[in-house]
Amino acid sequence: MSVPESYQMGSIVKSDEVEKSLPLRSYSKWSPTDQGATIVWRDLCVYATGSGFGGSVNAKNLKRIINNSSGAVQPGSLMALMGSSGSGKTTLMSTLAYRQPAGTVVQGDILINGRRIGPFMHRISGYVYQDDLFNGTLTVLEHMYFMANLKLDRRVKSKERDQIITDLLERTGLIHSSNTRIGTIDDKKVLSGGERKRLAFAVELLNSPVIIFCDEPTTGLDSFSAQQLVNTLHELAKKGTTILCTIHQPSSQLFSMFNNVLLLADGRVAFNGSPDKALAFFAEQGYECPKAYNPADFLIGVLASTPGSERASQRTASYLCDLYAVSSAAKQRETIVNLEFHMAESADYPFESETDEFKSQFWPWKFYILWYRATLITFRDPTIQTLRFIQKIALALLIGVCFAGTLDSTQLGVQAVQGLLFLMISENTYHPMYSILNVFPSGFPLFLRESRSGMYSTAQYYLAINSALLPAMILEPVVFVVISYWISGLRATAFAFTTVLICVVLVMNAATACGIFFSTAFNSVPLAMAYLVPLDYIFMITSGIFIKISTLPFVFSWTQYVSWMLYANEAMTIAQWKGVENITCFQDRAELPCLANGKDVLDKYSFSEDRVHLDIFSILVIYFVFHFLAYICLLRKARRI
Ligand SMILES: Nc1ncnc2c1ncn2[C@@H]1O[C@H](COP(=O)(O)OP(=O)(O)OP(=O)(O)O)[C@@H](O)[C@H]1O
Repeated sequence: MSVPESYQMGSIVKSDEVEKSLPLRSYSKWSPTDQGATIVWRDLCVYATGSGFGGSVNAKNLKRIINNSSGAVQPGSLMALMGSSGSGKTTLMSTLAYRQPAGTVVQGDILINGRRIGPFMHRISGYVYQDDLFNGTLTVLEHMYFMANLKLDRRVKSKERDQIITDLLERTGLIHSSNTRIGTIDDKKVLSGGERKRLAFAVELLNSPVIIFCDEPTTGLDSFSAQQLVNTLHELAKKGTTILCTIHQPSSQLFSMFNNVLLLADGRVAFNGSPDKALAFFAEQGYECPKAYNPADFLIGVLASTPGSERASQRTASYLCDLYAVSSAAKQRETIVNLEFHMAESADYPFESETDEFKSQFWPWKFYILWYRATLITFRDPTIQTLRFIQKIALALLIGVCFAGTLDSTQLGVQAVQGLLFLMISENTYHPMYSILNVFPSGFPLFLRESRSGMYSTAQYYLAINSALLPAMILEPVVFVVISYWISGLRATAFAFTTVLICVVLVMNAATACGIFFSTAFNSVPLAMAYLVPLDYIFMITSGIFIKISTLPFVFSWTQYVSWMLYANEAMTIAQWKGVENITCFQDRAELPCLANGKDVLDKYSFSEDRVHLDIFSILVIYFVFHFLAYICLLRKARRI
């Protein structure tokens, strides 16, 4: 990015200097990369709809969070957005960044160099969230690699990309931690809070944003790390980047590095301008900052509500906001705002810019990157893979040994075979279905953040996650069937073995798809469980082993069409009994009913022997229907604002 001369100045840029030295922007083209970004907003109101996720918006429930706010931030500004807790800092900043929180509606205008904000904001700006979200099993370098591949223009060559990553890791002091795992709170050898913050920051710098939004970047950092981080922001501002930063209780030294301040009280602007002017304005109104007092603490303290006298504090804050609205400082801001709006209205040029020319990575490449990341995470997390695999082998051995020698052509043998088939189906239904319930929701917050910032689509994410899970979803049931089938001594024909193998693999995948659907359809795992448990009971009861399907009560007869357990049971039973003759009856209990051959066995369960292909096809249909429904639910979640 070319840097205007006027931004390249001494170590600390005071706001007045910035504003006096700002060259007039060229109004003949829209190019924030060349000229820096001026953000202006006018009569901005943000309302909480009170409808939570996705409910209907009712005017009565609207709560105003940002109240008729106007302001301007110019290139080279390092602006501190301050106010007491709940004053609306995060809401204002995320709205200006085109990343407004879910459950809010926005009224008013926000312009970047005269262009109304839109999805292009994700290209030209970076947003460092208050809470960092990472995949803890990845290393710093891996995370940067994945992010670079998802965020950078596809014309950036791989060598160039690696150089960008190395430079950023060096600049943020993370180069020596490149191979350290990011970790989670429970891990021992992980990045520190400050390092995590710096990593989040490095990711946002990948595409050289012209505007950076930071939500409380110094919270949780020691004074040295906080100072380092603000130094970096300060350096970027000096080069012409527009920076907005919500900040809580900065030290005097830290505060002195900001050349601009926006004070909020109850969603209203109490001051927007240089820190010196803010102190002078407050002094004029009778609120003089005592000497040797931290000016940031003082400014926030005047606007904050004092316990015990909340109403009086609110009146004071409101009075100061009124006074600011008619002050000369506000008029100065208004001039910039009005000029920008005037130029935007009178300008008649297409918004063609380097941002619109940005070439995102190709669809298959993004899919590959997401698949690679998901596979790496899956393999690194032993709770998902290794333990499950060991457990599966142990169960297959146990089941095989228990049934060994019992599966002969007798009446008891029929019972044992049917029992074993049911065990094979249920073991590959319940465990995968319930264990997947947590896998998808645990990745939702990161997915929502990344997809809403335009890094990838829901379809790419959904397909990538499922493709990463697929090898295990095939290998696990195959190992299970191979061990349990041959040890127990089920029918030793290619047709019987292949049918059981295919059915068990499909059962596991259909059950997993069902689990994924429930986890995407509901907002919490307990809620998903609450609906899934009754359904799985219905599937179990109607699986064909406990009740003859033709005798099902009318109200439950539909379940036979959606139960993969029933389809699998039918196909596997046919494979074991089709063409079997001479099943021995009870020798000493002639009065007991006898299933004399395979046909009798199939009749007993209302199974017809030519339905194997139809059963397999039906499980496949169920698999795709659940995945389709799960995808639709995920899509709805991703689109909710
Ligand atoms: N989606 C929402 N629905 C309802 N209320 C909301 C919503 N988002 C924010 N609010 C409310 O709006 C007010 C401002 O919230 P915001 O997070 O912007 O404040 P803040 O100044 O950043 O606070 P803090 O410094 O504690 O992070 C709070 O009272 C908050 O409860």
